[in-house]
Amino acid sequence: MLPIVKGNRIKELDQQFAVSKNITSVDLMEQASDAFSNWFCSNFEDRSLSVYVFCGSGNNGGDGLAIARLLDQKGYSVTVVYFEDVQLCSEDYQSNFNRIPESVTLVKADAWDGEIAEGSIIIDAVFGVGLNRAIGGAIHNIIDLLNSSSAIRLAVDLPTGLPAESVVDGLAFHADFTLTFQFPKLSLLFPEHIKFVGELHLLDIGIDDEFLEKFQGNSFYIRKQDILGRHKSFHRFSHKGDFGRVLLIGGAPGKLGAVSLSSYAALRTGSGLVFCAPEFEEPLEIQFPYEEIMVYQTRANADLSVMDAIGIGPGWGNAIDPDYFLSIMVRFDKPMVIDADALNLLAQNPKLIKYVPENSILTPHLKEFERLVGKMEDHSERIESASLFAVENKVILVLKGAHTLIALPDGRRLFNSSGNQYMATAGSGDVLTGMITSFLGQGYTPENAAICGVYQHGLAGEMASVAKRRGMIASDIIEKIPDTFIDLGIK
Ligand SMILES: NC(=O)C1=CN([C@@H]2O[C@H](COP(=O)(O)OP(=O)(O)OC[C@H]3O[C@@H](n4cnc5c(N)ncnc54)[C@H](O)[C@@H]3O)[C@@H](O)[C@H]2O)[C@@H](O)CC1
Ligand SMILES: [K+]
Repeated sequence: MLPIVKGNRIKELDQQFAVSKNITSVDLMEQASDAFSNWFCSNFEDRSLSVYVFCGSGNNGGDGLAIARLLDQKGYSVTVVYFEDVQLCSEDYQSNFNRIPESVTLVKADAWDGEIAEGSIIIDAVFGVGLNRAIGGAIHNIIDLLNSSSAIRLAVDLPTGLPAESVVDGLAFHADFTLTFQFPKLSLLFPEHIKFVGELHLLDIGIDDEFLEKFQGNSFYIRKQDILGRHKSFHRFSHKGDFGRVLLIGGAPGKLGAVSLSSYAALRTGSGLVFCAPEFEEPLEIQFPYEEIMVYQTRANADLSVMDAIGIGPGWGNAIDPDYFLSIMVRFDKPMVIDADALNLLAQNPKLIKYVPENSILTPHLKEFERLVGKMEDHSERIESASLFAVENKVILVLKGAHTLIALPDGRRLFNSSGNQYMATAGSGDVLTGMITSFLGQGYTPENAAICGVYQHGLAGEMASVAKRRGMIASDIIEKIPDTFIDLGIK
């Protein structure tokens, strides 16, 4: 998995990497700027475009100067607006300042007329990971102006104003696209920052994963290549028992949809047998929209040990006796998936938490999580608190949202890269519960079940949204689950 290196270690990482490859830091800056300009050329093919590059005094500004030179070479008409006298800037900035060709218009910010031609592109290379205070003065005024411009806005590494690990305080650049080097900086994944980050792209600047691992902390980014190796493969003599027998507990009168979606998602994720236990007087009379789903009774002394996995909570309602929930956890006594109304029961009865089987997977959205642990200031606090919860209670906490966080009991924090805004639709979370329960029932470790479930749920959403966009609904996501296996090369 890709390490998310902390901002304050990046300078040291760059230096050590350059030494290990026998290159200079300005060579590494060139590699980064080259990756940026290549991305730029393949996404904005029209060479008659005007490009404005705004450069701060550090190495982010140095990147900007190198990018300006490279884009000028490719035929765009480039203007650089810079803020600081060159002798006050970083060494690599100075090298690149001296290499700016005459064909680039160079103008100091205090002499700039503030005009940006219609249809231009703005590149923000004011500050990156070196930001150490809120934006003020002339830079504040210019960022404000850029944010109100109708031009397309791109940020180099980080939108100016975003600290690498915490939530923005004051003004920041509003990018339509953020092109970050090698790995995402943590704050690019915060929901509060979506409006500043826009579309996030990682640019490979040649630093290999093995080298990055020397600088790894506890945060990682889940990419496509991390998924295949976590899957089990089945052979042609496998029978439905090998694919697991799972039970989804949930659904109450008038609320059968959620648990039906979870059950159907489990079937599409590969479960051999899917049972559902709805909270009805006469559950056996329930007709599910999918006839492959079988009804199970969990009341009294029903044998839960025959199940390979249980997912509990979707549409369960708010009239469940906490002792009944307790009896299910105690009787099953293996990792289970806990969602929705089952999470609310835990929030209302905190004494139950210690009975949650070790390594269970809890899947709250932000509100459910706050019900569980209390109100939080921002996402940075939420991440810490989710991780603490996972470690203290020896569970996996999946905090759903853009870049869903998987907090593991050993303290690692994994951030998802798949999915998009169209997945914010009713029932999307119920689908995830079914998918994770299904993998758990197929014999995956809880960690792998959570990772594969979260990643493929996002991928299925991306695939479904190609044709459906904002019209996508939860069952469209389910229909695309099989395609995610094909896309990832999973048998
Ligand atoms: N592997 C990588 O990540 C690479 C990083 N490079 C670039 O280097 C950047 C980091 O460079 P630096 O460490 O020089 O940091 P920055 O360029 O982000 O900014 C540092 C400078 O800005 C000043 N500053 C910070 N906040 C300010 C504020 N609010 N108002 C006024 N001045 C402020 C600092 O005192 C310092 O002089 C990265 O973001 C990236 O763009 C690339 O050049 C090469 C590879
Ligand atoms: K920037």
